[in-house]
Amino acid sequence: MTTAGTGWVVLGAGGHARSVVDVLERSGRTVVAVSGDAPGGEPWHVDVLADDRAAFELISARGLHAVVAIGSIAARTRLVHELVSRGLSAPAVVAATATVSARSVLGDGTVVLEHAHVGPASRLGRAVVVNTAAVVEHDCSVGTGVHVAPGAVLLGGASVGEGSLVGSGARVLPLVSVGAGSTVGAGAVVTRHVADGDTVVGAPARRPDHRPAARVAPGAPDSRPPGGTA
Ligand SMILES: CC(=O)SCCNC(=O)CCNC(=O)[C@H](O)C(C)(C)COP(=O)(O)OP(=O)(O)OC[C@H]1O[C@@H](n2cnc3c(N)ncnc32)[C@H](O)[C@@H]1OP(=O)(O)O
Repeated sequence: MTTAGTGWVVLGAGGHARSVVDVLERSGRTVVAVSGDAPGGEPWHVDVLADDRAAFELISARGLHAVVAIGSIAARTRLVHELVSRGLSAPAVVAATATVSARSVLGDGTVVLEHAHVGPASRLGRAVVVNTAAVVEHDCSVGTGVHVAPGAVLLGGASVGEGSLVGSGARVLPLVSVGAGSTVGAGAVVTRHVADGDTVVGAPARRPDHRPAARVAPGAPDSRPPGGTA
């Protein structure tokens, strides 16, 4: 994490970007610009750069910090990797109201939004989103790009593989693992292992009726349906 008062560029200009800009400003940081297509609605109060290239140029030229605030797991992960590989600053961002254990590890480009919690001995990879009021309990493992949606809970020792979505309000029970590129539906209660690329819903969580077993290879996480956006 960095000192408040240093300028930030937010890559993304959609709904998730609005939440992340709010997090930065509420914790005293200055947002210089957002980038990308801004959907309709409330106009931005900061500069809107045309695209990611313009954002990279501004970040490099002025030595600013960057945060990627794009709902698409694949796009978010790719941009965080690119920022880091170019040696640009993309530290984890933690909201003022979030609680994050000093004995947890957050990867570059990970964001922890308002009222969320990350417990001790948990390890979160790059480009993870712990969304509003979500909980990652102690001893969890959370892979690169994972989105723990608002109000979702990973209980002690749970793990979620790279590129997965844990939908809003879902619970993953202690020590249970969710594979890579998987989707846990909103409100699900995951009681046993979820295979890579699978989708599960309900309590206890099961594959939706009539849906075949996953054929999605891990590493292709964005082949999932809408709902993974933040
Ligand atoms: C700030 C933010 O807003 S972050 C947003 C984070 N996003 C979320 O939390 C959304 C998570 N997404 C979901 O829960 C989605 O419903 C998904 C991904 C599980 C399923 O989406 P789709 O693949 O489009 O499935 P679809 O809507 O066709 O439903 C398939 C079946 O599953 C059922 N189903 C879908 N979602 C759920 C759910 N969460 N719980 C229980 N049943 C569900 C449907 O009713 C349907 O059943 P039917 O075949 O008997 O009619």
